Amino acid sequence: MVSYVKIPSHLKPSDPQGPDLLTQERNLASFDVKELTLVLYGIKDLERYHTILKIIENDPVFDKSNIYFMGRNELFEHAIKKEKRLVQLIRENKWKVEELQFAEWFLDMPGPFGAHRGMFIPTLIGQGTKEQKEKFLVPALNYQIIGCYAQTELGHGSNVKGLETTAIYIPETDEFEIHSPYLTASKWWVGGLGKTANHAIVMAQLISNGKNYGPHPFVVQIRDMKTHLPLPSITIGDIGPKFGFNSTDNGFILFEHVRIPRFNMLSKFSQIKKGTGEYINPPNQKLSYGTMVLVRAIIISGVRVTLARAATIAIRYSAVRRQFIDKDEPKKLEDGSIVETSILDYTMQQYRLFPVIAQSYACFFTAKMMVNLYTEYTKQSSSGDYSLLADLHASSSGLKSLTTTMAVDSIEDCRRACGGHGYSSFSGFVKFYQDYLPNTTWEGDNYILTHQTARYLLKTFRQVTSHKNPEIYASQSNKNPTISYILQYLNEPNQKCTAITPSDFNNHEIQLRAFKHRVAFLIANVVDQIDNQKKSWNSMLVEINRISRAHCQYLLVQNFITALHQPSEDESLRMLHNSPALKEVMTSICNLFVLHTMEKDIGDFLESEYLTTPQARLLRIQVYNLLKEIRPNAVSLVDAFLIPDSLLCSALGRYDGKVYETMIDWASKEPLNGMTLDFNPNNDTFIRKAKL
Ligand SMILES: CC(C)(COP(=O)(O)OP(=O)(O)OC[C@H]1O[C@@H](n2cnc3c(N)ncnc32)[C@H](O)[C@@H]1OP(=O)(O)O)[C@@H](O)C(=O)NCCC(=O)NCCSC(=O)CCCC(=O)O
Ligand SMILES: Cc1cc2nc3c(=O)[nH]c(=O)nc-3n(C[C@H](O)[C@H](O)[C@H](O)COP(=O)(O)OP(=O)(O)OC[C@H]3O[C@@H](n4cnc5c(N)ncnc54)[C@H](O)[C@@H]3O)c2cc1C
Repeated sequence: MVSYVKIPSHLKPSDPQGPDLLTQERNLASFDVKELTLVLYGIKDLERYHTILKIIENDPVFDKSNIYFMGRNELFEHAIKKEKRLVQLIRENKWKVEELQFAEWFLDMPGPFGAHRGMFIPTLIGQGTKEQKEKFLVPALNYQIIGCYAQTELGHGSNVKGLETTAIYIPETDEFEIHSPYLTASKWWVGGLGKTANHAIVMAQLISNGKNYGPHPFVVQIRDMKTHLPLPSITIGDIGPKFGFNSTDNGFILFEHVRIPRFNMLSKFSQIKKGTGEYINPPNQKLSYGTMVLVRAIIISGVRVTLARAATIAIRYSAVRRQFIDKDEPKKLEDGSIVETSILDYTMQQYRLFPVIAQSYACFFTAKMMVNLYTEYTKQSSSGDYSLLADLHASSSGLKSLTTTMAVDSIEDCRRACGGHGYSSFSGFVKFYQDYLPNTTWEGDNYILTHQTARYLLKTFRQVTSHKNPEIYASQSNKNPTISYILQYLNEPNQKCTAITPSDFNNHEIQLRAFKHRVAFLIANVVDQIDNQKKSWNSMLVEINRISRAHCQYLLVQNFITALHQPSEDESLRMLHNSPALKEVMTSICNLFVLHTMEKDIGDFLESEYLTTPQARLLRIQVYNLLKEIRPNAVSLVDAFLIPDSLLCSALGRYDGKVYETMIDWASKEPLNGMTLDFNPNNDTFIRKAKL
């Protein structure tokens, strides 16, 4: 890239230790960073990581050096080129899902084929019959057709049952007629639809013989395969500029009595019979929502790397950045000279940033649990057993809500912790934040999703308490955490915390009891208000959100503690258990996650009377103790995430700590620096290319 500004060559480094600061930090680590990286990735995935990264970093199409200077059209064009090159690489290298996941992560750009891979293909796999897979899935996997997932409408997104697009069965021709009766029925927000896709999965109200059977998925060809123009009676467009995600063509589409064959209704679960239009019920009414459950589980798995990325930038920058001389504990160099304090040494900075590291590790263990639960569900459902669906739906909804909210809050906390430079695109936070943000809204708005989790919790509570002998559920409590804490609460509703010193709060049994007691107490309270005091659902929505949050925080805590203690067949966990140094640092991180989470919601724990006010004070002291304990390992803990510089795309978070050199180098490439501004008060203002 061209530099428009020549940087003077006389400049000496103002901080002689500058570049070595991160090396000094790395020397403080109490554990082997490579060992922890291996725990996080596993041997096979780490090999894949390096293979794929090399390919991506060496390919000029994926070069990101110009990314912060691109406008919408340029971004979109760049994204299309990347997508096409990615498809070539998939073909050349025969990449499978495992490799593709790394490639997409390193590419770091929401692209027009994202929904094809992320929604269209999974829906065909999950909801198509064998014949439908042959017809649509095979060409989709070969990128001969490009699809999108058109569910949300201008007027309805969350309320899926309220969608207005209709699919009416026409027995005479054995077709469906897809129609948008109102403006508000226009599909809207659909990724890849605006310019790219030639097929769509359209969620529409299935109507046969005058009866509405609710939203079902239909495959509709939307553009001509040769001209790429919209097919007759179909209107398509891009929805315009957005908060972020501008490299993707989110689109709208309207249908005017468009006919498709009956074959195109995805019919693995429910069907319409030829001629009679008879509806064959699915084994479970909610199976047509299956894609959302899968994608929510995938989103939860992605949170850990999002948090890791934010923490990496902020922690490395905080180690390099110095402000003020600490009057009480001035920082002395070996030669006795006094230097400004690294901002990472300020306790407030630690309090803001170390919990983000801890959240990322916590999400790592819960992502493993989510994958296991989803795999178990897939296994059982393939033989017709859908009993795990309610559990899976409840935990995937609540955890998607909690963890993505946590992620966006933490990206912003990390950005602000970088001061003024955090506001520059060169920080690596701006585009990252903009592109991540929709995760709190899509696949279910984060507030609405908590209703789903809460419904399940209330139902389970009522089931257990209404039984004459609640202990009948004891045999299920090993497998079902909700039943387990409800039973514990019913047996001992007045449990008290036994901590008498700050370090007592490191006791995992005390921690678990605190979270179990709090959530069961909150659920009991909501059940009482709805069932006995006859409060309406709407009047309880704040409490509804609170119980989902409390339940999912408990899941994060429980999964972290279990991972540290319970013997496991899992390769990563075995490596963790076999290394005392790793176990020690992970225990500190787990304690920080648990106690910081408690401290933030201390009101709930006091209200449930598990804690007393003096104990709340002890807990806070223990949080401060943990910050001190973690401080020497902070940089190494983020190094272990192994987020490559090419992905961070950050002047502040680089591995080598050359923050200031990169800031001015990138600024010199700002195209505005290549323009001159001529201002004549009697005329217009002109901008033209500078004569360099
Ligand atoms: C909010 C709800 C869950 C409400 O559903 P509802 O049927 O009206 O609700 P209800 O009466 O409260 O529940 C009825 C019942 O259905 C269950 N249920 C609801 N959803 C599911 C599911 N996915 N799996 C399994 N079960 C589900 C509920 O738990 C209820 O069960 P219950 O009656 O209590 O036994 C739903 O409509 C919904 O999921 N809305 C969010 C819409 C959404 O996620 N859209 C995604 C569009 S695609 C997208 O955003 C792409 C992003 C791009 C990308 O990822 O790349
Ligand atoms: C970048 C991006 C990409 C997307 N890609 C796709 C795509 O590819 N395909 C697709 O189909 N969709 C897509 N979507 C749409 C997305 O799934 C929806 O926007 C999302 O499901 C939220 O629905 P909504 O917009 O209708 O929000 P609304 O439901 O209108 O929510 C607005 C507010 O009202 C509140 N609210 C609504 N109902 C209730 C209630 N009953 N109780 C309490 N509060 C309530 C919500 O909490 C929220 O705060 C995308 C969205 C974005 C931003």
